[in-house]
Amino acid sequence: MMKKVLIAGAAGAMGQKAVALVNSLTDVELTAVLAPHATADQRAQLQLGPQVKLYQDRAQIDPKVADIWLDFTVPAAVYENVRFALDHGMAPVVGTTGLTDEQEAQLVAESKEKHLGGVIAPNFGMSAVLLMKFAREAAKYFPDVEIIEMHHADKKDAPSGTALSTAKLIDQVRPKHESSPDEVTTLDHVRGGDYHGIKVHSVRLPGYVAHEQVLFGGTGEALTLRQDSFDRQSFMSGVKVALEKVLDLDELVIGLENIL
Ligand SMILES: NC(=O)C1=CN([C@@H]2O[C@H](COP(=O)(O)OP(=O)(O)OC[C@H]3O[C@@H](n4cnc5c(N)ncnc54)[C@H](OP(=O)(O)O)[C@@H]3O)[C@@H](O)[C@H]2O)C=CC1
Ligand SMILES: O=C(O)C1=N[C@H](C(=O)O)C[C@H](O)C1
Repeated sequence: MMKKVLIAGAAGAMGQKAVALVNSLTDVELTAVLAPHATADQRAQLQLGPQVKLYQDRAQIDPKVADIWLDFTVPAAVYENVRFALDHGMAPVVGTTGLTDEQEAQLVAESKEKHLGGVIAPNFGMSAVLLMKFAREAAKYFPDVEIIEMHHADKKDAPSGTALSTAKLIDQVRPKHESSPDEVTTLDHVRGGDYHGIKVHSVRLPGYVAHEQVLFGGTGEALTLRQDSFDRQSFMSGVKVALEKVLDLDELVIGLENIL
């Protein structure tokens, strides 16, 4: 069966890669895009064939236009987008970051009610999926840990969804741990953000794409895990897997590793 896909955020950096991916697949057809500021004369530039419906406003979308809603938008839009998809029978594949735990839980509950599959993945890249897995394993033995994520200067959210997921995975397993109670800082926020005692540092610089380091320290030793996405193409194999599998799922699954 030919799967019909709508891409939300099709004019963005990830959306453009996703359009190229879907255009290259034989069992998936790009039938629509949601791109708030794209105009008809940008169709060629956005690689949209004549059959692709271009929506600027979610409310105008014909729910029958697609089976799958692929979302690479912005944190402020993603929750309502995914609810719209679920409410209208489209299976969401979500790369957009910024959903809260409560929002994710609500979306999972709604997907179960509707027996509709979906995938939410903070990172579709294999190096990041493996880094998170290895970090969770290492944290059992190294409770002292800090995370540094480095991204391009246009990134809208901080910390990255990947860094937050990494912190949550570490927090699930790391032994009880006391941080230095009498630390003095002389510069605001110099110790970074804090997720249940795990420090998270966000770097934003031109030239970078998406990178993460997890630093573990022990007595007289250290372990550093690092992954680098040098090109957004690194996310596309994971997106392809999600597009292949999502219509066989009957609830929203969080994390690419759970469908591999
Ligand atoms: N899971 C993963 O593997 C990855 C996830 N990401 C995440 O994907 C998201 C997008 O990243 P990126 O492509 O770099 O960001 P961009 O800013 O390049 O693109 C976001 C796009 O979303 C559009 N947009 C804004 N509001 C809406 C809305 N209400 N409905 C539909 N579209 C909207 C914007 O349109 P306009 O500019 O016209 O307003 C823009 O084209 C981020 O959350 C990022 O963290 C990124 C890389 C990998
Ligand atoms: O905005 C990005 O670029 C990325 N966002 C995701 C995140 O927030 O973790 C995934 C990857 O890091 C790239």
